[in-house]
Amino acid sequence: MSEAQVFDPQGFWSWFKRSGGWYDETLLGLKSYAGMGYGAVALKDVPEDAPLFHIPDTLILSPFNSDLKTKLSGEEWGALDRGWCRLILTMMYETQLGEQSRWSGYLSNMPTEFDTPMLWNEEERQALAGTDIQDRIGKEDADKEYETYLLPVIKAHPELFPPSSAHSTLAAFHLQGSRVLSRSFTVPLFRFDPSSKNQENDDNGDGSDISDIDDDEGEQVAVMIPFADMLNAAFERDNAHLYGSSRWEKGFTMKSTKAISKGDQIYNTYASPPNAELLRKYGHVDVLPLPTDSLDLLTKEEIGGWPYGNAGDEVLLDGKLVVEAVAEVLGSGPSTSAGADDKWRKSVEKRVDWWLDEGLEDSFPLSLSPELDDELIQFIRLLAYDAEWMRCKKKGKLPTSMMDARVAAVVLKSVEMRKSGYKGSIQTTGPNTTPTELRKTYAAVVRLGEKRILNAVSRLVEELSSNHNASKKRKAEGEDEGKGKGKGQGQ
Ligand SMILES: C[S@@+](CC[C@H](N)C(=O)[O-])C[C@H]1O[C@@H](n2cnc3c(N)ncnc32)[C@H](O)[C@@H]1O
Repeated sequence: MSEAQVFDPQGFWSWFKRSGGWYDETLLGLKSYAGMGYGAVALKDVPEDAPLFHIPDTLILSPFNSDLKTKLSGEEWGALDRGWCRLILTMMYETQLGEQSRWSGYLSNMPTEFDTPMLWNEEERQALAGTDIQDRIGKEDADKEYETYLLPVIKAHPELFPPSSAHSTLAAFHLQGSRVLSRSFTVPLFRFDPSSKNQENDDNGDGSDISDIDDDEGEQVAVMIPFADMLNAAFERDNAHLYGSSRWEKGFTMKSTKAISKGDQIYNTYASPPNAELLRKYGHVDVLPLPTDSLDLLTKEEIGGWPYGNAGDEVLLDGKLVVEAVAEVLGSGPSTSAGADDKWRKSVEKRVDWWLDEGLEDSFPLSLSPELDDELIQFIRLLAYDAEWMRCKKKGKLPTSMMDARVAAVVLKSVEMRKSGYKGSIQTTGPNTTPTELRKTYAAVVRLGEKRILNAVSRLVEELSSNHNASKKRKAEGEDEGKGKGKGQGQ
């Protein structure tokens, strides 16, 4: 993490307490961790299920709590009801208020620089070519959102957003957007807007006053929860969790989910995403010792003396790429006559529509696993076998998930096509050989994790396909023998 640290723990604590927040100062403190920014530390042994801190709803920074909406017309406020527009504009407004803002002690302690790819320059982004992040950075869409929805309101209200202010520029929009991306929590809307429904979900029904904020049904909304966003996360290291409470003072309580030893870091969970997603949202990657079962699936060359990474890594194979791989394997694609290709593509379109109508995804996760995603095999069979497609249409059933030579060829082709998008080979782009710059190293870690998976999947598919061939051969031989015996008995 190379976030500019403006964090002042004492200032933050006193603002938090003054504003109605509570924390157990005997149990936790905040300290700087190398490469992570600030994080929470256990000051003594913490038992499981101990309340660590509590944030009342009134302290949550959201469009519902700020009075910005009372200063805009209903029409203006309505036009901002998309994505994070309202939340970001609220953060700009509250930052502009400075000391006058109820959240001044929070906003002044937030990072001002991020390593999320949204803020990388073109050359830095080139290092992500071919990875899962490449098409998901969304910088152009974000720029457009600012210009189309925020800028007209900003320009119409110089009394709220002075033209000379640095807090309502495009750069400020990206800064607040990066804060939302890496620090917001998604909570049920009804907590702030009772008209939106679902009060009974606020009560667990089991007599407790705590519910899991992720469990609630109904519309969800992104908000900033001070202090809760001071916890770092790492793959499967979480030992605390944020719960919504309702019966006593309405708000959110961070509690330990297991015993934590004195001196250990207190981690929340970011849901253990793969490194590509971690980098896109949070601007860092997990570099932890890989478990033996992951390492067992890699060759010595792929490990390259660097047995680290993110055990939750994955590569998403896009359905469109799989279609092109099927076309190549069947010889049905653009290399055939235009007429034949058109006919084939129309049929494929119908098959993909049917798949999506069944509520299935057309993107397939590959991971370091001894098994291949069944849905990928079923999708390939749907495209590559007319008989499977006929059966699907007639019986409304999904194709089988049986590996065979054709399916294997399509997976191998998809992997090959996917790999061709990266710049550089696995040996030359491994983090052990890359320069010291942080962003380049992050990109190299993402590429390495993805390439390891793609290589392991190729080996797995070759093995599954040869097992399938061997069992087919054994079956055929068995049948031949059986036939021979049958004849003998009949004679
Ligand atoms: C919710 S904030 C946590 C508090 C933050 N460390 C701070 O100083 O304000 C999330 C940010 O913390 C950093 N972070 C969290 N976990 C990390 C980890 N395991 N390794 C490196 N940085 C991490 C990332 O910059 C991420 O965007």
